[in-house]
Amino acid sequence: MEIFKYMEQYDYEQLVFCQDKQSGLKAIIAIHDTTLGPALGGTRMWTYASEEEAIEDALRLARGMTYKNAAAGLNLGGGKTVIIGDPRKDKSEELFRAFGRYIQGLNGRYITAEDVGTTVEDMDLIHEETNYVTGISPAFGSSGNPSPVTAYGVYRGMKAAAKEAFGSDSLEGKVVAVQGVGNVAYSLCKHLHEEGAQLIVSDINKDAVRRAVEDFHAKAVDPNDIYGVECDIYAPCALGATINDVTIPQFKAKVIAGSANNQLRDTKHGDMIHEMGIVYAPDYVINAGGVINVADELYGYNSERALKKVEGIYNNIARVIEIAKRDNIPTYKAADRLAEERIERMRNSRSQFLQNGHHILSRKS
Ligand SMILES: NC(=O)c1ccc[n+]([C@@H]2O[C@H](COP(=O)([O-])OP(=O)(O)OC[C@H]3O[C@@H](n4cnc5c(N)ncnc54)[C@H](O)[C@@H]3O)[C@@H](O)[C@H]2O)c1
Ligand SMILES: CC(C)C[C@H](N)C(=O)O
Repeated sequence: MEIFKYMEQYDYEQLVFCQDKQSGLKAIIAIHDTTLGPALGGTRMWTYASEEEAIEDALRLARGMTYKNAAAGLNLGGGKTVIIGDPRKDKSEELFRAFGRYIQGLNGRYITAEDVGTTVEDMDLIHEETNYVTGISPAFGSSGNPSPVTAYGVYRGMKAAAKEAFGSDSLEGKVVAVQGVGNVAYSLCKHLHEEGAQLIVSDINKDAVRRAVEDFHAKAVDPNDIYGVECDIYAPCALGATINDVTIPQFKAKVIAGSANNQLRDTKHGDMIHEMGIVYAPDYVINAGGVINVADELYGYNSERALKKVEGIYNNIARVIEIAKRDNIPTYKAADRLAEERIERMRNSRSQFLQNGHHILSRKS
């Protein structure tokens, strides 16, 4: 991989390699764009097959956070970390504290939080070394686990997409096929069940499936069968790239709305589902609830204020659909336009000043 060439292509600002022999830490912090503010994005811990795969994941996810934060109206740029390791075996206090010191060394250019493979407890350890971490325990006056809030945002965004597809935002009686019933999707299923939706679920983890079947009367299907089930809405809530050449011909759903990051394998797949008339709620717009929630900590966390902002994901998805219809483009392009235009507006309006003079954390009461 030609790292500088890749960084130049998507205009990345910085890539930081962190190595600590004592704790075994091997981490990569990618900072994509800080036009809107410090880069906020989670830390993923994963067993990558190669260092190149880890670098690519960090870069790709960091850029996604730039778009997510911009489209959500946050004054934050985009970044992400990957820690190379098995979250079931390789975690330790030393490792997360060493990582915390690296974050501190960036002096606020990057702020972290949870992502796949990391938890509130891990954030608390990082917090021992730096204040540039969010999603820490409510005991510190913070917001804790972002997953239920992400789920609430996905639920709100799904309703907005349903309004476009079915003429009503009620999900009562709608059949929703949920792929992956982990942290976010379990809470999403709860909202859907309470509204009277019928659930079809799949997960490679049998216990997760059993819990959804028992708690929400969901019907379980084999992981490979979820794409082709008869349903109104497909909710991808596991890993990315599940909208691809193989799955698209199987889709029966009229709406795609789920929490997974990077749902389209390639942009051409966004074009394909658009041509099929499927209403696609762009991933980084609908799944912004978690980051909106943790970002509120930077102002002194207030859950009521944060939830109100997360509720706004309904309007954000409606706005993206409106732009898509107005400009006759797929929704994924409309979302990119929304994010890029905001970043450009801010870049231009700031260019007259050397810097805006204060860090976002200074507003914390
Ligand atoms: N947690 C958040 O606040 C948040 C915020 C934004 C985006 N996301 C994204 O949402 C997705 C889910 O996040 P999470 O925190 O719930 O993760 P999680 O690990 O708790 O849940 C993911 C679930 O998907 C299952 N899974 C994996 N591969 C599968 C497959 N092929 N078929 C079916 N199930 C499969 C796993 O067994 C697991 O139960 C991820 O893509 C994550 O990046 C999460
Ligand atoms: C900051 C975190 C809550 C970010 C979350 N992992 C996401 O992908 O949006």
